[in-house]
Amino acid sequence: MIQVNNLKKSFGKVKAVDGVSFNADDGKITGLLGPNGAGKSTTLRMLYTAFRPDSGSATIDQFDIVKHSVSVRASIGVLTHGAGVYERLTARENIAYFGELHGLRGKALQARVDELADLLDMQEFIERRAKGFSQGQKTKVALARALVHNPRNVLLDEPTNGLDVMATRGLRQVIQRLKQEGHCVLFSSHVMQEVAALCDEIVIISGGKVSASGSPDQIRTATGESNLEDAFVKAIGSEEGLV
Ligand SMILES: Nc1ncnc2c1ncn2[C@@H]1O[C@H](COP(=O)(O)OP(=O)(O)OP(=O)(O)O)[C@@H](O)[C@H]1O
Repeated sequence: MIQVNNLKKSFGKVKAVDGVSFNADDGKITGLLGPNGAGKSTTLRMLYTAFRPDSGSATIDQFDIVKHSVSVRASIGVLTHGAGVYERLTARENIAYFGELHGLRGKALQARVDELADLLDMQEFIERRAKGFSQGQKTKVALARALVHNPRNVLLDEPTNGLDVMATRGLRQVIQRLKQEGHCVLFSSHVMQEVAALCDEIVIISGGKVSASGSPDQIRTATGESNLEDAFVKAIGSEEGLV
């Protein structure tokens, strides 16, 4: 479970995140939705302890992201924005390496890699070196790496970037399965349809602030729009993010 309370982060004069608060519960999919530059990645980066907030606080499974950063890192799996993979290693080695960092070994580790390869449809390239992988193949490796230790909380920054239709469907199934298993899933996207198709809760971010949040129904009611697309446009004040 993730609880975020009035987080702020500036870069010079740019207020990237300007007082963001929300909760992301276990067994639910929460989407951070907003246009380019809204502050989604910066929010996620603070949650996965890459950036220290200027002020405000957040906890993941009751662990404070600043005071208990080691425990936070152990309880999350992260797909970072434009995640890189080690090009000299095969897909399997990339995933197994992260598994080892999380204490997995031997047959249990290889079985977990095989399970993820099945889930994400990676059999065709699992034994290939990552050099030359397509963006979608890299994303799948990075996603499998994020999930290898079966983390309770899963943070995904623009996970469908570079994925084709089939891979996007596969990713949605993975996310739904994580939800059914009781994980807390938080992902960012600038595509409203993607968030609407998957999320129980939506946090709309614009200019570093939360402009609306709640279930799709609650957001429709709060904005006075019957259609989620219109509600989103109203909340962020532009048509960015609609496809
Ligand atoms: N390391 C940094 N140094 C300077 N400015 C930054 C840095 N990281 C983010 N910013 C700025 O903070 C603002 C929010 O950026 P952020 O990456 O959080 O947005 P985003 O919602 O994830 O956007 P996108 O959908 O384009 O990835 C932007 O104006 C961005 O230029």
